[in-house]
Amino acid sequence: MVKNINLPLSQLGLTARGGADPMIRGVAVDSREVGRGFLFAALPGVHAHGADYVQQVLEAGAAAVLTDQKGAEIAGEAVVDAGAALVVAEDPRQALAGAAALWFGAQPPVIAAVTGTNGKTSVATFLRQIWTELGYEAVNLGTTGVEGAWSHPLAHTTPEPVTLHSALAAAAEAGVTHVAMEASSHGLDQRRLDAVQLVAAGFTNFTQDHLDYHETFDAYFAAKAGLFRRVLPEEAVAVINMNDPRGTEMRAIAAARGQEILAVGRGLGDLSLVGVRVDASGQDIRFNWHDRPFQARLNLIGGFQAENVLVAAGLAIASGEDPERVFETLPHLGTVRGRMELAATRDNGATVFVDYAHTPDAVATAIKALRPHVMGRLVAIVGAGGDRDRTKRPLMGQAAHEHADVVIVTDDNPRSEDPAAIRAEVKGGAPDAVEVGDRAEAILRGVDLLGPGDALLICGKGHETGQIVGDDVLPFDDVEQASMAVAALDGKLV
Ligand SMILES: CC(=O)N[C@H]1[C@@H](OP(=O)(O)OP(=O)(O)OC[C@H]2O[C@@H](n3ccc(=O)[nH]c3=O)[C@H](O)[C@@H]2O)O[C@H](CO)[C@@H](O)[C@@H]1O[C@H](C)C(=O)N[C@@H](C)C(=O)N[C@H](CCC(=O)O)C(=O)O
Ligand SMILES: Nc1ncnc2c1ncn2[C@@H]1O[C@H](COP(=O)(O)OP(=O)(O)OP(=O)(O)O)[C@@H](O)[C@H]1O
Ligand SMILES: N[C@H](CCC[C@H](N)C(=O)O)C(=O)O
Ligand SMILES: [Mg+2]
Repeated sequence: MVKNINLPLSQLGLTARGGADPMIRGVAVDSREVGRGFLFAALPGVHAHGADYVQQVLEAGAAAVLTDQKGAEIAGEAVVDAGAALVVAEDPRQALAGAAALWFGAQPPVIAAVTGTNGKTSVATFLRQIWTELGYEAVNLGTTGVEGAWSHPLAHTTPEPVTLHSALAAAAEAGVTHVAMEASSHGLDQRRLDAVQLVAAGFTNFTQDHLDYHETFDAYFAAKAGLFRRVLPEEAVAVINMNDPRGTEMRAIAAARGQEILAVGRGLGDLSLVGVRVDASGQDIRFNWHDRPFQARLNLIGGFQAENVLVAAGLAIASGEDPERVFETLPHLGTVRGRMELAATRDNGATVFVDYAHTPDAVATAIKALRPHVMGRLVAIVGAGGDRDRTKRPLMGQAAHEHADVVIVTDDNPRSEDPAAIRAEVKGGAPDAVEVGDRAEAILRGVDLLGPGDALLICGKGHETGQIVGDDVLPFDDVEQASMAVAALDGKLV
């Protein structure tokens, strides 16, 4: 990533062996993006070590290489022989995070981050909407890219530091003052957001996902806890959902750092949800801010969205906003794309919802959340992604089997795996499920089953617009497919 102003290596917080201090013209983590005068961060990876690509970056004219001890063993000599500066750090990812922040310079003044297995995109989007309603230039940054007052696509929920700080600096330049960002467990584990200056951080919940990467629940929790243990400053505020069984532990971690705690929960905490009345288009909620009662209309489907809204409201308060003004914005919050989104309605009144449930807890939560809105049968379509946590697959099937009336198992981004094998694993938890590999046909079959008062919940892909098969991304949009299926079956043209 090139920038107009060049800086000496030392001003990026890095000290080279032998004291060399070259001018840096750009920073990159991928050898293919390195140009003349660049700092290349040669990081240890799952498949390779960045140091394996050092010859390439030296040929491209790299001025400095940041790496770990192993990288120095692989390529240190070549770097020094080529006259480039060699920086060896115990934790090169942390060093890179700091260097990227210094390189890009500006960050919007108010940034809050949210972690948790589920609900990060929802909370970040609600927080951005609250800030926007209060008159700020705000964005959310995560799975759905950067959205709001400034927009930009992203490939990762929490991008690596060069991409992240480039986006934060560009947003600041465009006048953005408030950022609500997602902190994924991969991002936290790999120190991707360590140099972001946070005023507040939130925790939604902790259930199973990503065990392919973290291997154990403890390691997965420790990665998430890093947001409070390491990234969030001591003088900042931690907003914790105390209804989650791990909320108490997360609060203790934040309290041990001296962070102010804002507890959120059903019937407990500083911001406490005390009553919910559900109807066809949303819900009315009653809640207490300390001892003062409030009421708000939420045009959102799903009890879990009420919890997410309160975490978002807590983060807005934690960022310095007046609680009453924050609560006044809640009726204006809109559905998060692909999260309990009403995609289509059949002529007989049956509804089709699209939701991004891709963990066992999310599948159960989403189906249970829809139940009070449905008079008849609830049909669920479920599938699991390839090249991701395999152990969650039968549990996702089981969650659908336990909570829905009819289950259809289909494909969801098989990636490099055999789709039939993934479906068989999901069916392991849902033995009565109908199996329809082709996702468009599964949606058509699901819609066809709907009688008056029934509903279909299409889980797993939410806002996604492609089906990843091998290395190809085939255009696919659940919302679009749902309305096409309804139109076809109800005899309308699309
Ligand atoms: C598991 C994981 O996080 N992997 C990330 C990691 O890749 P890796 O360690 O496997 O990299 P590698 O291929 O072994 O290469 C090692 C190093 O050599 C470099 N390299 C590699 C090839 C080359 O020609 N030249 C070169 O310099 C790479 O940039 C890398 O730094 O470092 C790469 C570069 O930063 C990332 O692109 C890659 O993310 C992959 C694509 C990924 O899919 N990550 C997902 C799982 C992820 O991060 N997801 C989270 C959570 C999603 C959620 O729940 O919301 C997210 O935040 O998106
Ligand atoms: N508070 C919650 N509790 C339980 N399940 C939730 C909660 N919030 C959202 N979900 C479920 O998780 C799905 C994904 O929600 P969202 O995109 O907000 O989560 P995320 O944490 O950003 O996911 P990702 O890890 O992919 O970034 C939703 O579609 C819903 O099914
Ligand atoms: N951020 C999540 C998204 C999963 C979405 C689902 N459609 C899938 O592909 O498994 C992940 O990378 O695990
Ligand atoms: Mg997300």
